[in-house]
Amino acid sequence: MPVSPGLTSVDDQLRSILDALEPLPAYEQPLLEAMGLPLAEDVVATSALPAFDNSSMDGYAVHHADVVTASDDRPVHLPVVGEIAAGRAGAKPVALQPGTCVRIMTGAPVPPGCDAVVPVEWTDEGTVEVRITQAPDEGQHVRRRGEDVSPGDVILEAGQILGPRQIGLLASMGRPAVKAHPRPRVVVISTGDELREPGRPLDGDAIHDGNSFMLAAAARSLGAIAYRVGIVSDTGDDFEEVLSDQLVRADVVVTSGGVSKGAYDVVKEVLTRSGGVQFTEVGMQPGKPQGFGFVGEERVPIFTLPGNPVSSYVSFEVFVVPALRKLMGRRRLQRPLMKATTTEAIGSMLGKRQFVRARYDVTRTGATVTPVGGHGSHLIGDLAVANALVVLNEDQSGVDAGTPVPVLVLDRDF
Ligand SMILES: Nc1nc2c(c(=O)[nH]1)N[C@H]1C(S)=C(S)[C@@H](COP(=O)(O)OP(=O)(O)OC[C@H]3O[C@@H](n4cnc5c(N)ncnc54)[C@H](O)[C@@H]3O)O[C@H]1N2
Ligand code: MOO
Repeated sequence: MPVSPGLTSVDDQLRSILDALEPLPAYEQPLLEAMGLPLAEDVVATSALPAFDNSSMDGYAVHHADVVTASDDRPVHLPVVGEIAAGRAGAKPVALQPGTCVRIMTGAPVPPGCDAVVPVEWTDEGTVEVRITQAPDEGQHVRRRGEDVSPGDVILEAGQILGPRQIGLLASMGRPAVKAHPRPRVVVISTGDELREPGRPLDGDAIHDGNSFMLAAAARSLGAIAYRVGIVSDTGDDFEEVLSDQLVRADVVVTSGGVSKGAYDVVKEVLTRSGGVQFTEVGMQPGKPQGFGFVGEERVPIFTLPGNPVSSYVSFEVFVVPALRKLMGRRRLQRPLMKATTTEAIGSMLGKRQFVRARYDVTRTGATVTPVGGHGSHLIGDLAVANALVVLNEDQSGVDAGTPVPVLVLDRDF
């Protein structure tokens, strides 16, 4: 069975969101700012690494032929005619004369003519004359110019995610900044007269605002910049004012609450009036009431997520995560579906895609998944215990224990 009549399928909803978005324009960003972002350029080496032949040991730069016979029984003695330390070698290298050696430190350029370095451990550490009791191989302990990277090499390709190793390479190449799509600035607004800030007392039927923290944290964990605006009342004017104030610093707005069929569903009411946002009932549980569109003169994308905490979280995972990744220039937008065997039977609603909170474990016999709590969209305690969502499709009414099922494993980069 396909999605129930009157409902939009998850796939169609996601497709129309992604089709409407383009990556944010890339620009040069300081290296550490670009951590975790995909590169928006191929990076070509402009210089060699190592930049010059240099010593990998503290020791003595020698002509290999002079020391080839050195042993404990027949040590070789050489005059020490100088010293080269890393960063102190100066611009003019002095050639090493045969029959002599130079004290050299790790990383210092080897003098022209040197074709091996004798580590100090194989010598008496002499400063005027040195006694050498072991011979290096020819070329040993000399790191050659360009043996790692040659000028013209493509060292990093567009699309590659910048992690510590790539950032280290760029810095080593002398690049202070690199072209990357910026982190989207995500403004998170929660709506509801019943909401109070954590830390504030609850009066009457008030509840604490969990969603805006959860959604801001989810945006941040994806590498976006999250601005948690906090609570806005169910009064249309308040919501309109806060939204228009916030647009200046938003690449994306995410709201929670106020989108179903109640008398005070402020988000739906205001944005239906202003236009530009499509409210849709999506064939999924949780997360049926969805809204997506553009607001303000700059046409800032807005996601209006349902207020039930689990619905909000799952909606973020299913729609906002791929969207933010597209804005950041990521190529893989959707979390991959893993396979795991369910340890329990799971029920599902025909005509809707069910996202079932579960614990994913890797055991000696393979991956398993165990549902946590029920399907209720208010069960935030169970949500926090879960680390995965089992995905049951629209044509499934449930699965038996022992069935392999597709799983979204949460909190992992992909
Ligand atoms: N007659 C109908 N009622 C409802 C339908 C429906 O189809 N017909 N859909 C239900 C579904 S499904 C969902 S999901 C919710 C979505 O409602 P809203 O997006 O309008 O959200 P609210 O009514 O504002 O709140 C729902 C629920 O969540 C709590 N909430 C809201 N914001 C927060 C927050 N920031 N932190 C913690 N908890 C929050 C709120 O107190 C409500 O309990 O509508 C169903 N109703
Ligand atoms: O879709 Mo609601 O999100 O089922 O609770």
